[in-house]
Amino acid sequence: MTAAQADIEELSIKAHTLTEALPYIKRFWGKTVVIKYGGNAVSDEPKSLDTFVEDVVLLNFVGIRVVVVHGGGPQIDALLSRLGHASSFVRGLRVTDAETLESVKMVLLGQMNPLLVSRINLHGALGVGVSGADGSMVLCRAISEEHGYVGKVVRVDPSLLENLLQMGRIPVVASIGVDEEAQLYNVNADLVASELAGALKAEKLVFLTNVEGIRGDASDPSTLIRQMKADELKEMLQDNSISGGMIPKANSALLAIERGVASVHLLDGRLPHALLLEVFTDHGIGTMLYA
Ligand SMILES: Nc1ncnc2c1ncn2[C@@H]1O[C@H](COP(=O)(O)OP(=O)(O)O)[C@@H](O)[C@H]1O
Ligand SMILES: CC(=O)N[C@@H](CCC(=O)OP(=O)(O)O)C(=O)O
Repeated sequence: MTAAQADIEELSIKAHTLTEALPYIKRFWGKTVVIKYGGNAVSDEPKSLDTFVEDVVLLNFVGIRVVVVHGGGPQIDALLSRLGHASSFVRGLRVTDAETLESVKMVLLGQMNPLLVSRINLHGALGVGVSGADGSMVLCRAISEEHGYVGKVVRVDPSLLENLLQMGRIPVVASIGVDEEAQLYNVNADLVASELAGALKAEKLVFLTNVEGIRGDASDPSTLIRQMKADELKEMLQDNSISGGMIPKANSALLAIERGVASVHLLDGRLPHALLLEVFTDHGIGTMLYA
């Protein structure tokens, strides 16, 4: 084989791989995909953030309207422990007093949000960081007395996101909400993602976390469920097969399905190009939930 023939062979494999994405690009072109990037999806491997960002930018470049909602739970834990401030969770939600709320704002608005926006913008000025308080997008009230400043979503106004998407931008949303008296709230990022996915009439909602999907047995990775109906997940919640941080995630996934999102995906965001593998293949790599 000549050098030129070897080049052609190598390039044709690349071209073939690219064209394999074509049916998916056609199917999702102009549609909205909401991606929830959990604090646990940020692995110690620095390349993992970069490959996530590449996937997000690629989806945008091929004409998919992408919204990123991020969390930062482990990063909030780290700041609170540095400050010597104990933190506890009730039903998967952080009990948030005034001091904890300060740390939540510092991490979500001061650390996670600019980190993601600046990485996205290495590929062009696409990323725009906002929180649920911007444009009064996520209107809240206190969820319960024992949770303190934890927001329950009362209403979402997606018009700010619609405008940014219309401009071809990638909105990056921090999960802070606001009430009518200008009080800010700590809102679970899974919940913000599903409320926004519903309001934007998204085609897909993708949760990137640190587990490969929903397991039949929470402690056994070999029990990954590849596809499931919303009713099956409701049963799992009732029989306590879902615990910890997976409770708000499962409830948020069900909420998105109720609001008309066609499919919700849960997968391990630390794997290289997890997002593309899920969106651009039929079988995906995690759990797909549908009505
Ligand atoms: N049935 C289940 N299947 C998978 N994970 C589960 C299940 N029940 C509980 N979990 C736990 O939920 C965790 C994911 O929630 P969480 O850590 O809050 O993620 P994130 O920070 O991405 O929102 C997993 O790491 C796992 O330990
Ligand atoms: C009320 C509540 O629990 N809020 C979360 C907000 C961040 C979040 O949801 O982060 P992950 O997606 O990384 O878990 C918290 O304080 O940890």
